[in-house]
Amino acid sequence: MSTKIQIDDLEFANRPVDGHKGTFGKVAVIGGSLGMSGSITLSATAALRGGAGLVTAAVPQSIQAIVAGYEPSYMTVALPTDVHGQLAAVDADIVTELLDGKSAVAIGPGLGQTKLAADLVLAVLKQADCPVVLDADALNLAAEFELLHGIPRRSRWVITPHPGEFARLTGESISHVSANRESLAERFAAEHELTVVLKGANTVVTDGSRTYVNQTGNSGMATGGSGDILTGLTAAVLGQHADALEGAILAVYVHGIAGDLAAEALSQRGMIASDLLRFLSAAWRNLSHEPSD
Ligand SMILES: NC(=O)C1=CN([C@@H]2O[C@H](COP(=O)(O)OP(=O)(O)OC[C@H]3O[C@@H](n4cnc5c(N)ncnc54)[C@H](OP(=O)(O)O)[C@@H]3O)[C@@H](O)[C@H]2O)[C@@H](O)CC1
Ligand SMILES: Nc1ncnc2c1ncn2[C@@H]1O[C@H](COP(=O)(O)OP(=O)(O)O)[C@@H](O)[C@H]1O
Ligand SMILES: [Mg+2]
Repeated sequence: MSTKIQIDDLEFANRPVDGHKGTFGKVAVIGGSLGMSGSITLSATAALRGGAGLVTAAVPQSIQAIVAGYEPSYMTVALPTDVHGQLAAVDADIVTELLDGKSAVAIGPGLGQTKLAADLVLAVLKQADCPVVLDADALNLAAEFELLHGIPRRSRWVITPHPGEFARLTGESISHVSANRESLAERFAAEHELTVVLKGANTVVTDGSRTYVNQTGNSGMATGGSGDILTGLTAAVLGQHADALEGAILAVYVHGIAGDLAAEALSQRGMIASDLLRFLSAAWRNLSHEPSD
């Protein structure tokens, strides 16, 4: 039986007045592919809007210029590609350099599901000594290649599946997942010793012993890319916050507020994922303990 957490139970530190960009975390987001450059672009921008001091998007070389062209405030690193522009084998040295000094990393949006992508996910999981957010194709690959077993430091991992991805991870049907969201998320988190963010209306966040059910957000967020934004936002918060569960809860809560503010201004029908980026600033201001931040 898990303890239920309310948002008011959590305490979130204000940003130190003398903080510099190193104080607020160096975040890497890894993913993207030809045709899915948007996913990782949204994640990287969301990491910036989540307050990270420095953000680097590591993407296949074939889409680097597209990703870099969207937003000048983050950096980009090229991952090797084959002649077709698809992800090639990524040397351990590249992963080591990418993870060096990072306070959080997110991997998966738009990454694709090749064996070489699985090798990259595994290398990141093995090498990272910072919090890791696993989403989208990183989760699909984790399901296919059983990547969530046997690697230490899993308590610093946050997985952010939607019900389809969670069904792949658990081997259950989507309808069974949808009918048993809390209990299945709690069981998976406890078994794998990590934090699960099971997305959808009333997102469940749990480490297996403590569980939060989110009340913010709306079905206007059921639009491609909304989850990619949560991925980058969660990495940014984890890069500034010690506890995986509490950081994930804050990210989910604020993401939903941004969605509610976007819906209020633009309508649920009319809003799109990139609108969430613009409303994240107002969402942070909305947190009562950060009146002037
Ligand atoms: N701009 C870009 O570049 C974008 C790129 N993207 C990238 O695309 C890649 C594929 O990711 P994806 O999520 O689109 O496909 P996939 O994993 O097959 O999931 C679909 C399955 O899950 C189910 N399902 C989902 N939610 C559910 C719910 N709440 N409740 C219940 N069921 C739910 C859904 O159900 P159905 O629709 O069949 O009812 C279906 O069965 C990935 O790399 C991602 O990062 C996207 O991020 C978009 C923007
Ligand atoms: N009806 C809803 N109510 C609240 N939030 C929702 C609703 N539908 C989707 N969302 C949120 O939108 C995001 C969708 O994530 P995901 O399915 O991974 O999208 P994508 O992969 O296209 O970015 C999740 O954070 C989810 O909780
Ligand atoms: Mg997604």
